[in-house]
Amino acid sequence: MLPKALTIAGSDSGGGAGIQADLKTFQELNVFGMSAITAITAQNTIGVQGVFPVDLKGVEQQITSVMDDIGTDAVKTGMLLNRDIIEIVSEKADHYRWPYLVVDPVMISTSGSKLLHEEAMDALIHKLIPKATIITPNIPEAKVITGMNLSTFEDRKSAVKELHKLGPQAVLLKGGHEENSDHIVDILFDGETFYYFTVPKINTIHTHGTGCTYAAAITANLAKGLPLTKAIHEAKSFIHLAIVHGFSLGEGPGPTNHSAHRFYSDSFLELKVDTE
Ligand SMILES: Nc1ncnc2c1ncn2[C@@H]1O[C@H](COP(=O)(O)OP(=O)(O)O)[C@@H](O)[C@H]1O
Ligand SMILES: Cc1ncc(COP(=O)(O)O)c(N)n1
Repeated sequence: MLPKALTIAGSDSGGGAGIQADLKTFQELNVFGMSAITAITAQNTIGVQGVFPVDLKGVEQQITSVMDDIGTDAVKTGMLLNRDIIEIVSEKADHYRWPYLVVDPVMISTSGSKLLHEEAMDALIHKLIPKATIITPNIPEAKVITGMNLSTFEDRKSAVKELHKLGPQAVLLKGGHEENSDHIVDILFDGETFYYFTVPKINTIHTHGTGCTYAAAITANLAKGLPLTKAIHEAKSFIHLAIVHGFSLGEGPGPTNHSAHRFYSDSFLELKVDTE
């Protein structure tokens, strides 16, 4: 039977991020994708022109409808917008005991728009993050959650440990916002071991939706039953190829290419996984 995954996130009309990126990724990875939309964004490569929240009952009912009939092997969260939505998702996580919960703590779009209200931060940190199999913050998100300065590699490792203390089983700190290096390192910590996923930095502006796509690929791989480090390793290969072959669409940063992985063998990307 086809593995199933549910994404709870915002809709991106431009098709590069959010629900659209998640469903495209699930489909590419042979996982049956389902969705609960938290907000409709009017968005393109230039920016977010409007955010239209779905009412709470609507968010809740989408999750219930999917779960009570179809069920899922894994869940991913993206843009959750406000405290009430986070609380509902947290209650549903308790109720349905999802086997895997990937929390991408989306806060601000690449174009600078707020996708999470400030008043929701406390619920994100104390009600949702502790229930996650893995959280996937980028550097700015990790700074906001920990209040730490993340200039050096050692700072980042300390922040990852602090994030792990909040209760998730694992933390993946993405390095895409690293500015002073020709390499990008994503740091994974599972409470015992650090793993480093290092790639050469791709010189491109077309990175709209990278975080969503990466977390969706991890979710799809977990739904298939891959162990966590393998799920991330394969997702990293998927996102890397998607960025290398990103699209120049519209006037701003274009989306990644979800189909790029089809044209390479799995061994295309040699990833260094150092443990300590
Ligand atoms: N220019 C780039 N070259 C190579 N990998 C990148 C680049 N930008 C982002 N990535 C990778 O894409 C994924 C998403 O990272 P990041 O940009 O940090 O997250 P977000 O999209 O949430 O801001 C990470 O695996 C990161 O390492
Ligand atoms: C609906 C939605 N969800 C998430 C993002 C973040 O993606 P990015 O950081 O690439 O702008 C987004 N722009 N829109």
